Amino acid sequence: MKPADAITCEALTRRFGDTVAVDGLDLSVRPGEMLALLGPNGAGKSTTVHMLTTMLPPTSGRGRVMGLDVTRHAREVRSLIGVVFQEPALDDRLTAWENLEFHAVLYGIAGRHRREAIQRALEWAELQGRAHHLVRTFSGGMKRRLELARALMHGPAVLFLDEPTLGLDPQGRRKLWEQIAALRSRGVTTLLTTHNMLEAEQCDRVAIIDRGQLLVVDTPSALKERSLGGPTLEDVFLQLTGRQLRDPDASPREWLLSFGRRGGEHTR
Ligand SMILES: Nc1ncnc2c1ncn2[C@@H]1O[C@H](COP(=O)(O)OP(=O)(O)OP(=O)(O)O)[C@@H](O)[C@H]1O
Repeated sequence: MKPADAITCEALTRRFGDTVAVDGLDLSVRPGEMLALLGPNGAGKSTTVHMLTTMLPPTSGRGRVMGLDVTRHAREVRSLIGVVFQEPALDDRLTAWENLEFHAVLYGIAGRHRREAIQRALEWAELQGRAHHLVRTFSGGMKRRLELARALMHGPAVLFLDEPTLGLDPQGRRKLWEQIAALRSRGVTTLLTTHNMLEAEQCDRVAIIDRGQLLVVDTPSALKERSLGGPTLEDVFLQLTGRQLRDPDASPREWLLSFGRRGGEHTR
């Protein structure tokens, strides 16, 4: 491991019975870097994120965040990271303020600092006017902005975003993406998973994985220069991972529903 890396996977592996979801993954993310993890459905992206965020123990290999082993130093790692999972994790029955307050209490942000941190988060998410409204009444985009603001409240050095713009309309996606991209100026290291090639192209580097293994990692322009299958990042992605659907059991109806949930993005 290079000590300067903010995130490292060393032969990181996770099995579920006979399924090898992540298979000896070697990957590192440099401090301040924004790295996109791309891969077809079932490639092992979420499982990788779950291991690196201490939610799931690796079967073998090692994950580190800021040099700390995610299994042996789970508590310290949690204090250093912010996470937005694929599944929404806000409490719909609480207001935006209450959701943020709960997070502040969990992270030991006390007294005057707590109030300020909540106000800053609401401002950042552009939700000041909705502070005391129930989250249940929010649009998908508002919820995602609130989740991201919450993940940033305790000043994490490293951020994990699992398909952050999933299911958002183009307006919501653009707004959230502007905020994610702006995190670079704060020096936050970000690892994000996405199926959106335009988002991936705006990251410093792109790692493409399939069947739990790393296929390639490079800058978007270097990947496109390889002209694998065509000039776009999607061409490169399809050339490396194939055109076969990865959920063959899915009926056309399920596939359409999944397509809709993903905001109608053409990803394969
Ligand atoms: N809790 C689990 N139990 C059993 N198998 C699992 C579990 N979680 C993931 N898997 C399997 O591990 C593999 C990788 O899944 P994972 O969710 O990490 O993929 P992904 O790249 O995030 O996919 P998607 O793009 O669809 O979100 C898949 O074959 C999946 O079915």
